[in-house]
Amino acid sequence: MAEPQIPTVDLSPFFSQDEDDDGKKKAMEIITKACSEYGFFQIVNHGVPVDLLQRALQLSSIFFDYPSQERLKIRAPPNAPLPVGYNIQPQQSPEKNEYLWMFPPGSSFNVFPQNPPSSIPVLEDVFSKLTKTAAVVEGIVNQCLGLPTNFLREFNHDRNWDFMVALRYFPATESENNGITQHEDGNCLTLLFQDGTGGLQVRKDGEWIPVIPAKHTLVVNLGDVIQVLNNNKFKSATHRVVRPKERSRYSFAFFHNLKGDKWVEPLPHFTKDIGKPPKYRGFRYSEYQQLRVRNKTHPPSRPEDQIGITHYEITS
Ligand SMILES: O=C(O)CCC(=O)C(=O)O
Ligand SMILES: [Fe+2]
Repeated sequence: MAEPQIPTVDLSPFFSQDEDDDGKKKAMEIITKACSEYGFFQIVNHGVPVDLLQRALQLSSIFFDYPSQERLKIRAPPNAPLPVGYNIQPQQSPEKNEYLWMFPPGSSFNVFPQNPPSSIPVLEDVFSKLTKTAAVVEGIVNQCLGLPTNFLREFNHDRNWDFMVALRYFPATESENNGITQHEDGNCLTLLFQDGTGGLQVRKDGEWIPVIPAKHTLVVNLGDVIQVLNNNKFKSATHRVVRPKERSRYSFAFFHNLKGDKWVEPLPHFTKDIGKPPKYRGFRYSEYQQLRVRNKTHPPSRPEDQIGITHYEITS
């Protein structure tokens, strides 16, 4: 039997000038099924030029090869709300990666590698293009959920809190291969692109399914905010990275996020209006985000002690 694969969706009907209602309908059917079953899908013809994505991966591999004292100079200013700039996982962490974290272009908190000189414009261009694609995907998810037109766009209108992370995973050793421990993303939705190494896996029905790298695709996964709003109709899927041997792996994750002051709770559309009890208590997003950042900056020694969305689950 063929290995299960994450569904792939052609988004060209959403980017083209021509009306293609059939194409849109077909894409939305695949996305609705993928979001209910996997919480993950891949998109092609997504509006971000493939050579730009490749260029960003190339630049990040150059940057992560800088001598470590150079990399360590790229640190967040003390008042930054998140650890932007370069970070490496603490020695005791089960996660074996290093990363460069950035806010939207123009943010005063951003700190970038100065070399190669094209790094800043390329990273900013990738950020801007992924921001646009994420808005299109959010609009599609909004429709797939049957929410009023533009509901998610209006709920999540402030783009200043999005962030992007360039990651490098070290090659696996004989004794361990964890890259990122299994987790769900805490935000609204994530767009991801990866080099050809492989290692990203999604949990479905108790099995780990590999997300096979493909140059033209962006991987999309929904985060906890969407899962809470729709009371578990669409999933925030569990995923992890297993490091391959002998080579580093490079990827970029773009987090379409939410402003910290937003209150997040299951919407009446998925609870009261259809006679279903809420599965989560409401929370201020900033509180959850702080708990999540602590997972990263002060990882607990037992991965199961990481804070996730079950923290707010109503268990009766
Ligand atoms: O690097 C990847 O493929 C996954 C990254 C990820 O899951 C994350 O940063 O939340
Ligand atoms: Fe993730």
